[in-house]
Amino acid sequence: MSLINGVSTEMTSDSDQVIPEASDSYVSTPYIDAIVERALMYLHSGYPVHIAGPSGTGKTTLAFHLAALWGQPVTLIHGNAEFDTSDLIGSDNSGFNRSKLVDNYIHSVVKTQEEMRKVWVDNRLTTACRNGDTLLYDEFNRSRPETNNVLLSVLSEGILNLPGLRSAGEGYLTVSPNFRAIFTSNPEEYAGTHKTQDALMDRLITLRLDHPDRNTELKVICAKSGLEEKEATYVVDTVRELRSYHDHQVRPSLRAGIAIARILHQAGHKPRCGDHFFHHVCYDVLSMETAKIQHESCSVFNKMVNQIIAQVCPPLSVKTNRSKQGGASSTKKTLTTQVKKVMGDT
Ligand SMILES: Nc1ncnc2c1ncn2[C@@H]1O[C@H](COP(=O)(O)OP(=O)(O)OP(=O)(O)O)[C@@H](O)[C@H]1O
Repeated sequence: MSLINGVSTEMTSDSDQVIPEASDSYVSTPYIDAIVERALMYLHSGYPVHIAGPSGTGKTTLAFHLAALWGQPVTLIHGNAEFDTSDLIGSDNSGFNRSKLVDNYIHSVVKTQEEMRKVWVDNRLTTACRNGDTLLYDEFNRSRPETNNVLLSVLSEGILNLPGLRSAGEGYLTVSPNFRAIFTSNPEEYAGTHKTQDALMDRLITLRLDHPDRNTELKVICAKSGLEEKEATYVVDTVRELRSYHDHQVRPSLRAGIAIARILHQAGHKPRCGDHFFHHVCYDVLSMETAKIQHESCSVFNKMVNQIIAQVCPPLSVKTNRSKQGGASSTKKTLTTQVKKVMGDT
């Protein structure tokens, strides 16, 4: 048993199949349940589902969860620019059949006949279509469109077109009625991806996944990091605030929030304004292109992170300062000093 994206999976004797099971670490919230309910309805109606969205929004995790709920064995394919059609359907280049006949019926005569034949070996898509598995094609737009063309007839006519070479008379395979497909892709990604043909997109029902709502983000970060909910709230709000600043640029994902919370939990630190370690973890994990821009020998990005932390997180030892010196003004003063101290170090 192993975990893929928070979903337990078990390899079957056919090593190309996995049986996913719903995992305890999978977080369900009303936001996620609503998407799952719709996606399952589309699968029940016989349609392939496509989960599209920016990086780190939980597409793969959701795809595995759906596959687990669907309950059929899963054939997993990761999109790859190097793939050609044979990587999906199979080829006759993978196996050979060698036979040798030695005829020594007349003891003084030996007749030897050797024959070598290529043997067709099915690849994952063919196996999934035949067995009625759930095909989980992760980041399918990393494969070239011409490679994915073979899916067009599978998804609309229920026929997999195979070269006649496969074995006598088997040029076409009728797709099992139990076959279902779940695709994921990141349409915003331009590195290493390909534009998908309209004909394929037209056959898929696309669910667009954006960064989740605050409640979902909080629950996932708590579940994945071990940080208690109150502390995780500060991390979530820091990440979400930064995300809103960079509405049309690179935005920190759910994955970034999990990383910050997990590191803090491991290191025994809390998300506090003025905590040197916390500020630096945020610079490192949330770092983006603007981090390179400097103003007065200080990174503009780091300054922005400091401002957000000062708005969102409580200052270090705020209780002690309050009780010793009393009043909000002294707290504000301490906070400003702490932020300046940290910013001075950057
Ligand atoms: N419902 C959930 N329950 C628990 N963890 C989740 C859930 N949704 C997302 N996560 C976690 O969030 C992180 C990002 O999720 P995931 O890898 O599925 O995103 P993605 O959109 O597929 O990212 P990418 O496009 O970069 O591959 C992972 O650590 C995953 O375990």
